[in-house]
Amino acid sequence: MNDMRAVERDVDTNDLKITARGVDVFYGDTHAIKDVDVDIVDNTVTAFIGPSGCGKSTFLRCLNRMNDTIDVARVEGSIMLDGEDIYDPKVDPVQLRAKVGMVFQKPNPFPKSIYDNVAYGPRIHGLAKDKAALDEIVEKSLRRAALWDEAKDRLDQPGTGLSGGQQQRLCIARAVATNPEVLLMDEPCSALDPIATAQIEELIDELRSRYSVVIVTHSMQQAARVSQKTAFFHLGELVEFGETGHIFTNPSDPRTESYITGRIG
Ligand SMILES: Nc1ncnc2c1ncn2[C@@H]1O[C@H](COP(=O)(O)OP(=O)(O)OP(=O)(O)O)[C@@H](O)[C@H]1O
Repeated sequence: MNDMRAVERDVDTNDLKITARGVDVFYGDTHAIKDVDVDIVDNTVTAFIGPSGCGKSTFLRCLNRMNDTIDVARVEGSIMLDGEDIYDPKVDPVQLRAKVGMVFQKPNPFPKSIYDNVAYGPRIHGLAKDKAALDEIVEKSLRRAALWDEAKDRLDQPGTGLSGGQQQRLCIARAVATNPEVLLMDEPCSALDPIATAQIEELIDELRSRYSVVIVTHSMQQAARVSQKTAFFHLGELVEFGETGHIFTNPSDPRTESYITGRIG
């Protein structure tokens, strides 16, 4: 494994948030992830890059047990969040997903008001003792997602009535409303125009002051712009993992170099 040390430029802390060791994922007979080790550092944006079908989304979904929802998927190996095994049978996946939130490719607000989209998680997890406390969480979450100014006068209107970029920020607000430790983002800008993409990228940079962010992206420019650490996957293997500047300017593995120079992918 290349450079697993978390002592890189632009990384504010060396605190490990997630430690994955020897992770394999199978979909029936398909071996989608092969013996992957990764350390995800706190307050850092980690980008997963690689050609289509290399396993980026599969590995991302391991980090909050979203693969549990796929019947044929089987995950082996160890994934620890703050030193606790997230695959321990005692762990409730619903609680885990409040701590490890997820934002998907296509903005997917619930068919509810903007307020209720953000209040949903805090309500089911009992995070607010009364309406005033819930109002406060909703406002704080919308502010953290850089949506408050645009949404504050229409909180009772449907989330689905927002623009695509606003909907994606609403989904980010919904994810941060449960006080997560980690935010997983699976190609969060792929359905957005360049302006909305730039807003989300700026937001990702702000979010890393509070959360550990892991983003799957097809855009190497985006990975270079938003991340401090980059993991390059190829055919289910983690080929190279290290400081983003290093991966893009001086990759150690010829497969990484071929991908970033456009020869594979
Ligand atoms: N639900 C599923 N059932 C069966 N096989 C799956 C499933 N999801 C993914 N796979 C297979 O697992 C492998 C990895 O897929 P995955 O979607 O993780 O790759 P990816 O790198 O995220 O691809 P892309 O960039 O195209 O989204 C592929 O061979 C894919 O066909």
